[in-house]
Amino acid sequence: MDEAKMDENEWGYHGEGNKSLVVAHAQRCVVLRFLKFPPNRKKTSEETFQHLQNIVDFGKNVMKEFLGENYVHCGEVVRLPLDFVKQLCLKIQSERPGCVPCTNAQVLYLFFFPESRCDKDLDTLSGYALCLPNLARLQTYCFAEHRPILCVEIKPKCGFIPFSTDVTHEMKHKVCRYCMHQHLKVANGKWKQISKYCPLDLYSGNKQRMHFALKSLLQEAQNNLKIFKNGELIYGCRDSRSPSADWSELAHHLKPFFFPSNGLASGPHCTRAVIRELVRVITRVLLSGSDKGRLGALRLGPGSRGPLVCEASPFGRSLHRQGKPSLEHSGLPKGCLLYKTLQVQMLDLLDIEGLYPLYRRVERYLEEFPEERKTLQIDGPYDETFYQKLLDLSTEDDGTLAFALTKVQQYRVAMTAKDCSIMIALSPCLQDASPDQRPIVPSSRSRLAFSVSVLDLDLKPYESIPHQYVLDGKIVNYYSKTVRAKDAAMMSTRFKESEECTLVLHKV
Ligand SMILES: O=P(O)(O)O[C@@H]1[C@@H](OP(=O)(O)O)[C@H](OP(=O)(O)O)[C@H](O)[C@H](OP(=O)(O)O)[C@H]1OP(=O)(O)O
Ligand SMILES: Nc1ncnc2c1ncn2[C@@H]1O[C@H](COP(=O)(O)OP(=O)(O)OP(=O)(O)O)[C@@H](O)[C@H]1O
Repeated sequence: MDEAKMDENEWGYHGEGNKSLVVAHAQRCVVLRFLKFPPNRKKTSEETFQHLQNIVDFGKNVMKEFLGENYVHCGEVVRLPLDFVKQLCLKIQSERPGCVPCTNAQVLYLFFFPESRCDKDLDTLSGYALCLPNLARLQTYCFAEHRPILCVEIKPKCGFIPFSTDVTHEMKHKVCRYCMHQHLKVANGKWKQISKYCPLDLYSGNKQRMHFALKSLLQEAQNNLKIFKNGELIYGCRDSRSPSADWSELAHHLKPFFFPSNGLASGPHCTRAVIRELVRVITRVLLSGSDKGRLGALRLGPGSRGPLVCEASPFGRSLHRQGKPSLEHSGLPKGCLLYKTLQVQMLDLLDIEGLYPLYRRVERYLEEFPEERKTLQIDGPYDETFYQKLLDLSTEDDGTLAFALTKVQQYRVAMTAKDCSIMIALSPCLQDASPDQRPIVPSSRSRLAFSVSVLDLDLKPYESIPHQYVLDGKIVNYYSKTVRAKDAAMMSTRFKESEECTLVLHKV
């Protein structure tokens, strides 16, 4: 990329999260990722550069090691002309969904007010951004130019139920955090309705359960599923006001990839057949992979797993009703990205309840010796030394600062893996085309070349731990309250019914 010849008209808004905003190049398969900060926490250029460099280093030295070379794209920090950044910001402002702009050119900051992102400013002051491959498009240019490209982005969230003995709420041993959190999110108005998706179904490795999980995501995408066609978002929920899922429109987009094998070209049967095919292909892709990471070093023992089925998942509940509570666990193939991601998530060995007192121990030490923050590598550098310390899986607390620090850093890495997204890019290849290095998945219409990548691998900040602790309590308490209220309502209905019954008997 020639930084000196940047033209804002060649870039378009692509997407954003809580911490960053991404623009994509119209022709080339690259994106620029800019940081966003709360208004009261503006950083200097040097700090922004360091923040971005830390993201790159963490990807290279830690996540690549754990997840494997092929899945992780670290990108590089680039310095852009400030004028380009300013113009780009003005341009994309109108392309951002649901944003009311409020510009103040004097301070070179743009304030956006998207529904749930209104507390963040886009960094236009430093001129630094991350340049990454556009994962919504395959990275082979011959495909990118001539063939339609479909990209499915999944944010799977935490795929296990805590196994730590430090957990005090019984509910946390039965229901996964995602399913519990759903109730709080709906109550807070973040989403309209509770999703049937449960991460434990997706991570089960059991095809039936994975199909159910993916269909549930398609019904209620929230921020866990997005679908792009040729780099454009065609399916996904932006906020609680987004219209509900339109499967027939989605099926229309998908037909070039998955023509229904039943021969129907339109109508609800065709829609269902196309969606089924999408789900089948995505499951196959998710179970594929032979990329070797250094996860061997991380393998957790058989005792370090909680229940394999979440009691709140409709799939789990139906198994329970059928008297098959402990479904045969097919497990994930060890080379696939879901397996590797789950292993990293399980670096959260103690759960936030066990971790929080250790965080407090580190905090007390830092209060006494603030200058030690650097030596402890709280804010980096995320180098080989940092990585090596993560491999110590002991849970015996010897009361030392070193033990507490290792668990804190492992927890931050685990939280990162619990919040990352998986990008699957698919593109049809000709029957006679000699396959390049890319793996192929057969579909009803043609063979599809695919790539799987992981994104949003920014290490979660040390400072977020108290927030996690408080949030955990809120999620569990709210869920327990809701479940108790439901049980009480059911009991009272039954009680009423039995009262009525008694009255009838009296009359007789
Ligand atoms: O705590 P959670 O599980 O709600 O996760 C947050 C995400 O909410 P979600 O539950 O996926 O809707 C949240 O997603 P949204 O921005 O709400 O789409 C962020 O990813 C947040 O991470 P960060 O603070 O931006 O680094 C996430 O916070 P972390 O907990 O990962 O720090
Ligand atoms: N390399 C990439 N290629 C294509 N699209 C990308 C890439 N990186 C990010 N995106 C898109 O931009 C969106 C926002 O990026 P990202 O998830 O990194 O933001 P974030 O602010 O860190 O998210 P969060 O709210 O989870 O903290 C993603 O959901 C994805 O759709």
